[in-house]
Amino acid sequence: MDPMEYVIGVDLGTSAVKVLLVDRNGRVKADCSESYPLYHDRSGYSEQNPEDWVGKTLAALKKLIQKSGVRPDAVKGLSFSGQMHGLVLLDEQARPLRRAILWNDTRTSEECREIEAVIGKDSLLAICKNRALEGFTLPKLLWVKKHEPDLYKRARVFLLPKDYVRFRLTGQIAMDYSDAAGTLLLDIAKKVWSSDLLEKLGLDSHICPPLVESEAFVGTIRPEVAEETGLSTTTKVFAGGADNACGAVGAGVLSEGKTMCSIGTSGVVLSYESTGERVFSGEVHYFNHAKPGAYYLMGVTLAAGYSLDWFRSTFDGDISFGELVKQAVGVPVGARGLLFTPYLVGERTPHADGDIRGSFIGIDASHTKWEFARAVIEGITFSLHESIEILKQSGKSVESVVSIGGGAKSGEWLQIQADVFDAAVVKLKNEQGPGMGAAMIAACGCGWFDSLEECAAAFVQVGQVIQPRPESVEQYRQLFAVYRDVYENTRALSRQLKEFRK
Ligand SMILES: Nc1ncnc2c1ncn2[C@@H]1O[C@H](COP(=O)(O)OP(=O)(O)O)[C@@H](O)[C@H]1O
Ligand SMILES: O=C(CO)[C@@H](O)[C@H](O)COP(=O)(O)O
Repeated sequence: MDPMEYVIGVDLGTSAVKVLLVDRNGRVKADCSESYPLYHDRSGYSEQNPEDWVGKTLAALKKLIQKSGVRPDAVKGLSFSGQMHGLVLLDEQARPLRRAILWNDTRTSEECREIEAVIGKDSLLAICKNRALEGFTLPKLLWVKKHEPDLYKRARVFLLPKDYVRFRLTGQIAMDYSDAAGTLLLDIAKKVWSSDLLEKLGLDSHICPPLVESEAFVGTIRPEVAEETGLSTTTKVFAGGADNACGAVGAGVLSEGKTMCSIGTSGVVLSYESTGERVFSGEVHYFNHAKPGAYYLMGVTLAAGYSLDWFRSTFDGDISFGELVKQAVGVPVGARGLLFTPYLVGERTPHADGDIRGSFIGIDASHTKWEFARAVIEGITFSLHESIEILKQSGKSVESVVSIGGGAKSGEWLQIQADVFDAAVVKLKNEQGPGMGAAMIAACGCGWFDSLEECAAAFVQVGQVIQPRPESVEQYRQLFAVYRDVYENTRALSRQLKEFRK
């Protein structure tokens, strides 16, 4: 075995692109991150410029190669993890026709109702295993078709965010099943684009890209890209997967009974599922895994880390996240009677509602900034717990949860997760999130391992296990019951305020 060989995992996140250089033993030799802006031109809108992704990915790769000092031809493979669902529309020359419309953009409620009316909720569930939700790609396609018809007529193909960046690196157009699952156009069990859906919704099938497995070899690095980044034209590029599928790979969620909680911009609770044949009524997402033939169930809190980010930048831009969490846990469990619901941009699980907005309930004259901060952290965690409860009701056992993402950086928040979930929370040694999953896909693509499980056995190591504290578990059990009531009690109020948000 040559220890001087590497793979690169590229994680195209919502706030930034993160690139990781990983050796054959799963050790991170170097990493780099570059951020890009998010555009919220109107309430509910969330867009990014695909050229920003490309420019920043190339810049991050260049820094990675320079910083690590590795020989370019020692980088044997590269693969991707990407924010899901974002619509990238390309014209005949494969140029983006507009900014990408992202997963957390909720402008498409009308299109969701239209999909349900034309296809029927039950047929949609039978084919796609998921409900029509604002964040998914299909409603975004229909929105562009309706509101920007001239532009839509010029559309040749649609891609998801990381697929576009991969295309720019290799010149090859492709989409993997794990990301295609989040478009609401894929027949999840059969792994083909649904001709039935395309036809009934008046969409041309040519708009859908070719489908591949996550480990599929897609191409090599184009000479211009090699020149700009310092990468080699011999580096093999593998398709990669949706960020949550890659997060699951990187967390070793590759067999029944394994659960992951990821707190990034969004928050996700994900549980492995071995079959694509189960019947659910769409309370949780049901997607193809990056592991061939496997699936996962997932609940999504739209504004998880984003809620804390919003709180920090609005009320105390100078404090670090770590310090903010430390100060917040100086306040007792329950933030002295203050509750927060994290519906800053609408919600997905368990309330598929683009109009709901967040609230602080129980503000008292004695509350300080830190009670508010604690309430925000607890509210995000309660929201994730709602997904855990649904997974349990579906028959999953959730005795331990591997926690990843920015939220897992703080030991205090990990303890809150353990107490709210009433489960052991596992923190990985050297946790790298979805970027490590992408690197593992590249490692398997290169033939270093026969399977992702074999790769996980070598790469994924438990760092710490945080046990729930019985007294806090009981306090949170009571508070969670109150939290759950807030949605129904604020739904109509949120609707009435909608016109003032414009
Ligand atoms: N040290 C920390 N302690 C607690 N939370 C943190 C910390 N650092 C980041 N976060 C949270 O994680 C979020 C970013 O997570 P990350 O996984 O980097 O996001 P994404 O992949 O969506 O770009 C931040 O918005 C913040 O809420
Ligand atoms: O919409 C979803 C999952 O369905 C999100 O999880 C996105 O995939 C973006 O993730 P982050 O940038 O928060 O990691």
